[in-house]
Amino acid sequence: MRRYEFDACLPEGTTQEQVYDEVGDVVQSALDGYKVCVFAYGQTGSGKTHTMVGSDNAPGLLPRCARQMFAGGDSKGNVAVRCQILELYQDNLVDLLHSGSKGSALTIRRDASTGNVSVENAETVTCTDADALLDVCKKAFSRRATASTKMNVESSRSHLMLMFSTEHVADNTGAISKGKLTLVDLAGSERVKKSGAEGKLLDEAKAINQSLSALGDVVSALTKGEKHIPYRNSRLTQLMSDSLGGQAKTLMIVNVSPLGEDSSETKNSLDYASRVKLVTNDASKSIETKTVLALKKEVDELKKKLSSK
Ligand SMILES: Nc1ncnc2c1ncn2[C@@H]1O[C@H](COP(=O)(O)OP(=O)(O)OP(=O)(O)O)[C@@H](O)[C@H]1O
Repeated sequence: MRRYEFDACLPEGTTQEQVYDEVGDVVQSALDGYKVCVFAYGQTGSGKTHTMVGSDNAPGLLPRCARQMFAGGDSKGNVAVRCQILELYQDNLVDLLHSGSKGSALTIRRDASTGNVSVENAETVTCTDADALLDVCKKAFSRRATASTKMNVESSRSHLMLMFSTEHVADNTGAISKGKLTLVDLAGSERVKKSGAEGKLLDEAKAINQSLSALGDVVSALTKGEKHIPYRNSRLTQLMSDSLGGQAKTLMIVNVSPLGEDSSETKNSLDYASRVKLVTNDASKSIETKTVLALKKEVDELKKKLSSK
């Protein structure tokens, strides 16, 4: 018998609403200017997509977070959300919001002022209400199916990244909080030996294991307080680099199977989660008050004047 300690344990029969009750505070944090990430980890079929996205009958975290983002939470004001939705298959990025033929190369960049990671040349759609945002996600998911068919891949073999950069202007003060909510549905974590994968399936499994072990290495370096954190070892960790360690709030959901025959996968997932739990972040938020905004404007004008001389 092994004991694990986590912040919450949601047993069989937990409703989608109860899951959101545990997790939903992340939305307010993003609106307050924090970088927040929720990611689901676990073996294939354990319910990651059900938890993160859900269905029309049982909406998961995505639709609930989307509604809450525009409901304003405790702090009323105007909210705009810039969305990028990507799939990572064998360390290749696929832009799920780009409907045309192949565009310019997708490059992962970190914004120097906000620290936000985004993907250069990926389609970015700005939404100002929940229905628009959920429509965008729906389109992305239908493209995921098409892209998957073209690449001859099942969606469960790829990581799904939903990146929402939030800009919240508070009604009373006019202060602008720039946050980010990232939802990640990771590819299934099952072991190659057990699934007996060969050929393309083996390549896929290797790529998944590589990216998940790169994620584990980043977590391990963070927990040991190492100077060098190997974010650049995989695109997955590059994309999640603004959410792991540093100033972000990160929430991991581990989906596990109750079946006895899956016990070794369950143990692996729980061991992995125990390592992740050791990471301590030092969350900080990004708010630009009216004064800061006015000063920034003044600096920009002075810079312009200087360069025109
Ligand atoms: N708590 C639950 N209640 C009802 N149905 C569930 C629940 N969890 C998962 N399911 C169902 O089980 C099936 C597998 O779940 P899901 O696709 O979410 O797994 P997954 O972990 O995302 O798998 P993969 O890694 O292959 O993408 C789906 O049909 C899903 O609707």
